[in-house]
Amino acid sequence: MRFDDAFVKDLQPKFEKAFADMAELEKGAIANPDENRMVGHYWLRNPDLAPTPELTQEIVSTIEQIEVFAEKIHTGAIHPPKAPRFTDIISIGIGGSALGPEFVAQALSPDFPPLAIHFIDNTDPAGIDRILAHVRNRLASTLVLVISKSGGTPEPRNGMIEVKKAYAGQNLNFANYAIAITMPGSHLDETAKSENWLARFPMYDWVGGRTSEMSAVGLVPAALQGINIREMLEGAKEMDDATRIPDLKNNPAALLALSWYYAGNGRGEKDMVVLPYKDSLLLFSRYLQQLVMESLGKEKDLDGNVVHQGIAVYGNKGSTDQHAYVQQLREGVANFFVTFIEVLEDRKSPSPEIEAGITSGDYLSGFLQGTRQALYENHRDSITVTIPQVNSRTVGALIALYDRAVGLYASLVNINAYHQPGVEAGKKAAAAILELQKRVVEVLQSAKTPLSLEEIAQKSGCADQIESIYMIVRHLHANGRGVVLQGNLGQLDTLKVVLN
Ligand SMILES: O=P(O)(O)OC[C@H]1O[C@H](O)[C@H](O)[C@@H](O)[C@@H]1O
Repeated sequence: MRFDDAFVKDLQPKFEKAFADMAELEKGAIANPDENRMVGHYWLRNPDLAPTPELTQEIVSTIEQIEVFAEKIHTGAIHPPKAPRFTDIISIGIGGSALGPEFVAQALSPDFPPLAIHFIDNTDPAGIDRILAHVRNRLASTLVLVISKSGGTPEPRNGMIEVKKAYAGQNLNFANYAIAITMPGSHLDETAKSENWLARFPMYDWVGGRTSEMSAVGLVPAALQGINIREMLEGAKEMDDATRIPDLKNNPAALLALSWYYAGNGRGEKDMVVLPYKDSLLLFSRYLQQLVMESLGKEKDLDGNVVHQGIAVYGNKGSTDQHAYVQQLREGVANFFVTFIEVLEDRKSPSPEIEAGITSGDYLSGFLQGTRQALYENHRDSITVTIPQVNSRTVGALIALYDRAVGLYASLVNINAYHQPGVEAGKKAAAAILELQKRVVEVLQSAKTPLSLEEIAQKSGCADQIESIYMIVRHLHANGRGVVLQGNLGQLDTLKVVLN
């Protein structure tokens, strides 16, 4: 990054404020004012920091419960009714309740884990089928994690209902296989309690979904896969200690935030391309996409001014991406900066030579350096984050590094990083479409003759929603839901709709 000392000096006062904001946040201030919530993900890896002894105790005992539970599952002390051991996990969740567990599974799951994990992170029927098909013959030994902080998100609710039906289809009592991870008192929690599910683990209102990997959300699936959660927490704690220092030049998270500010003029003018040169870190960019974009992508600042902040994040892995879009990075529109994630250790065992004195790991390392240099020569800046190897401790540390960098950057640009008001609009609009669908079906049920889209719109009292109605009937038609479309699909005014 090409910033100079003058730039660093200019930003110093903003950093003084960011460090002070962060200290308040860690002490339990209402750092998420809109939702009137504390922001406590740092306490999860250092429970002594929590603002009350009760919270400290709750965090400590949850981690212990998770370990004891995972141990009992591994030894078979807790086993399915008709099998000696659980063999698989279906983890159902979305957003912050999926991305951390998915990233960590890919990064850290052993080659032969005690339980194999499968994720349902959408309401895509074909996606759900795919997972259910994989485990069909082992459903009687498959645990189901239903993860939802709010306990009311439609996608995991739908996944749970479909998976529950699959269990019923094999005459298995879902409750004997199901575990809920959610806020106490949520709809999901009440369901799990009343149906007497196998276990329930708490998620807290003071942990945001996108920073929940070190809560039960991430720790339960990780522990079940045999991942060392104590080391992950320890790595995060060590990074928290290193990034708590109110000294810009010696604080790696502050240096990241400074670089982001420099690259995008504090207005997100450049996108963050995340390129880990290690297959197991492939999902880090997707994980960071939510962490960074949901935290920083805000219309208004803390004083209510319209600012349209954010930083776009994308990327997969190197050197693979060099054969896809690095051409544009090197020569095309210069609207990005790259973050290279370098891993020093190639593999656990010695590497064979590909050519005299050269291994495939040497190539990977050479490609990272080469690409970095080629970009720099063309005035494309980059950051390099280096870890010695991919393990529980370094993955915990990476997560913590970015948690803190996002928090500090949010202070620099004066926004609330801990709410997501923009997400609601899409959810409300989707709910309205489902209501409209019900009305459209009622209209068609009472119709004597085929109706045009315009007639349906009028009869359902939504004259201005012809396009939505078109999309609804087309979807029902494509899925054998009793709706027949007569006429030309490409010419809306010729279409007649009837129920058969
Ligand atoms: O864990 P849940 O309450 O089901 O939420 C899952 C996700 O959905 C929401 O729409 C939020 O934007 C995310 O921040 C959250 O992680």
